[in-house]
Amino acid sequence: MAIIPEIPTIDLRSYIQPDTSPEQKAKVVDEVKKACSQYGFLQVTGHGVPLANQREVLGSCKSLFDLPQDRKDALSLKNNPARRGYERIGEQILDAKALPDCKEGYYLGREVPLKQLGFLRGPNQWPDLPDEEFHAPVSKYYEHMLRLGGSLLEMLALGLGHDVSVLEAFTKEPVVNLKLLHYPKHISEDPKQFGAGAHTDFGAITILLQQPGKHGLEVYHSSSDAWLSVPAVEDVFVINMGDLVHKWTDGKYSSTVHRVVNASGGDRYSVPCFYQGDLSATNPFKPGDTTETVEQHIKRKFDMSYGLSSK
Ligand SMILES: O=C(O)CCC(=O)C(=O)O
Ligand SMILES: [Fe+2]
Repeated sequence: MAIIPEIPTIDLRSYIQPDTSPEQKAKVVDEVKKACSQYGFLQVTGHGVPLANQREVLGSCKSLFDLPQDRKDALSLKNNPARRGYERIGEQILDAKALPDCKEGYYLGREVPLKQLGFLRGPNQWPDLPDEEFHAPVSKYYEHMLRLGGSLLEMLALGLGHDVSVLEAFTKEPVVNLKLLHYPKHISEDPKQFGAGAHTDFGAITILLQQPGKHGLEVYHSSSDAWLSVPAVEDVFVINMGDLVHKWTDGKYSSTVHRVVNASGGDRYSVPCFYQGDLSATNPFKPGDTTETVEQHIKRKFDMSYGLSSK
């Protein structure tokens, strides 16, 4: 009988905590390296993000998406040059061969003043919700993502045989975006309807928080030609490589195709964090490779999926 492969689960504690030996750290780096090259995906525990904050942020998703449609539309990302804000159900098409995604979303990133406005840089469009229900927990969570993203990038660099200093330019002023997501109950019988159509992520790495028990994420495993379900387990983050890392490592760490079919029988919330990196940086793993900046790469991919002009 064929063995169904599984996305590996790795305990990061020994890498993240200061009081562990170089050997223990190297072991984690090696496990991460293997998962990245075999699957482009991994699940992690021992990440240091407090469970209470994860729960709060999933609560913030509910508060936001429960708002009346006109209040959500007032925050539309289409009116925001930094592409922060709200995306309606059906507004994003992640897989051009499928129907528009059955999800609504909301992007936020580092708060940048209007006078420094640029692609993916600018002020957020905060919803009018009590601070403790939205702004405070989401901002705290954002800081945890910055830290965890930084540690994961270090592990990738070390696994590729580099010193962590190669990441200096890439992590200098990184664009890191959170996306709060809501998948309504899946009712369509059309096989072309997904919560999120099959796609790869645009940036460097993605850190995904799934609402516990609300399964739906599927990862394409090419060597067995199968979709692997990644369960939504409390306190376990799913990490995946994006197109930038794929390109920069010549596919050694693959940006693997994945999709969402909301299998929960009800609403499902999730929060991916897209670590895109410093927009002016080029390949940190090959200093001579200056073919495309992070900004050129992300803009092309992002605008394409929303049918926006990429000038
Ligand atoms: O909601 C999920 O579980 C995954 C979402 C995703 O893949 C994405 O937004 O890129
Ligand atoms: Fe994705």
